[in-house]
Amino acid sequence: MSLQSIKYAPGKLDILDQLLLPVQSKYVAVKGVEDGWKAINKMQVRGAPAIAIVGCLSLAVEILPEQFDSKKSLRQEIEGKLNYLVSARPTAVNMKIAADELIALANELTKDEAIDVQEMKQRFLAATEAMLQKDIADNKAIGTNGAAAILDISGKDSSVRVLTHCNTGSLATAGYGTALGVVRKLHELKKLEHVYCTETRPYNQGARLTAYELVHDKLPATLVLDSMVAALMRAKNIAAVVVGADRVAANGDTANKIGTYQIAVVAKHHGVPFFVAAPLTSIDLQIPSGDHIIIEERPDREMTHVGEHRIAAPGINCWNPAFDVTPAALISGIITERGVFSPQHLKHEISAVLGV
Ligand SMILES: CSC[C@H]1O[C@H](OP(=O)(O)O)[C@H](O)[C@@H]1O
Repeated sequence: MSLQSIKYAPGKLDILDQLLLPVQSKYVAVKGVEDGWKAINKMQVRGAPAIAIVGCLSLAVEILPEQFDSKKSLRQEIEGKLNYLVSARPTAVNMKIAADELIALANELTKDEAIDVQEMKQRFLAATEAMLQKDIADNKAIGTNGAAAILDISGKDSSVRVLTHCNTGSLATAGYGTALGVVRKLHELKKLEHVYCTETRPYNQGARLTAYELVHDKLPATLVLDSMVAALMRAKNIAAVVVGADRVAANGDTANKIGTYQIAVVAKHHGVPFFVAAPLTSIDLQIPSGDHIIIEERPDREMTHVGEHRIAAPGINCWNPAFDVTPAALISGIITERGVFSPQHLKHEISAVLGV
């Protein structure tokens, strides 16, 4: 069993085809931007950080062998292809943030008269490749910060039972994971009594991917149906919920996998702390609230079929939003690699940490 969602070497990018997991562990080659766009759009690779990394590396493998007659033509190629990759899936902000940062870098390198087009390409490639290790480092820091936050609330001497939704682990990132990174850290600290993961219909990221990771790591884990969350909280003394994020707005409203919002409502009813775990690259301070987040709607077939097997009546209408927005008022804290922030003061606290 492999948990490495992304395999990269200069000029070569392979992704674990997550549509085939857990039954088949198969890598598929991403030979350029068009392959990258399709792999992201079809959800062969998914998860906000992994989308950004695979998108940017698909451009890296495409331009490596190409010759550019000027820095301007290289910059134009970079800008056009990155903006195209942003269109593969609209809700997660990570690809957009990465594209904006890399386009800004390309603009700076174009203006730098001390370097030629070859050096510009090398520096651009280095910046895309650096995303892999930075993501893993960010996730390890998120794990540390998140475990501390949960243990602060539940009491440092106790082991905790936590609930998570969707997949936020090594299969959604370059490794270790965000919310699942918090779970891994709790286990490393010998403070994880049990983790419950929801199946996360209709793509089943929980049943197929998170369960796959938890079994692989031999963590004490139980799969539950999405409809069991309220009964679970009543029966199992859940200490905290920790989920990922696709886009966090400036006021702390958070877009995440469909079903997150209702888990937050149930957690509020049961007095269970509800945490979002996400790198700063998932936080979009450019939008004031969750009302401005575009929610991707996916094909009906993802609801009406499991594989080739039809499970819904032919002819029924479907509504298949891939995400929902959890209001900041339901979120206890936003766990990042730079600390745990209160949703109500997110923009101020992040600006202070970043010194902006
Ligand atoms: C670590 S980000 C994971 C985030 O992405 C998932 O969505 P999808 O599987 O559709 O890419 C889900 O919202 C997770 O919380």
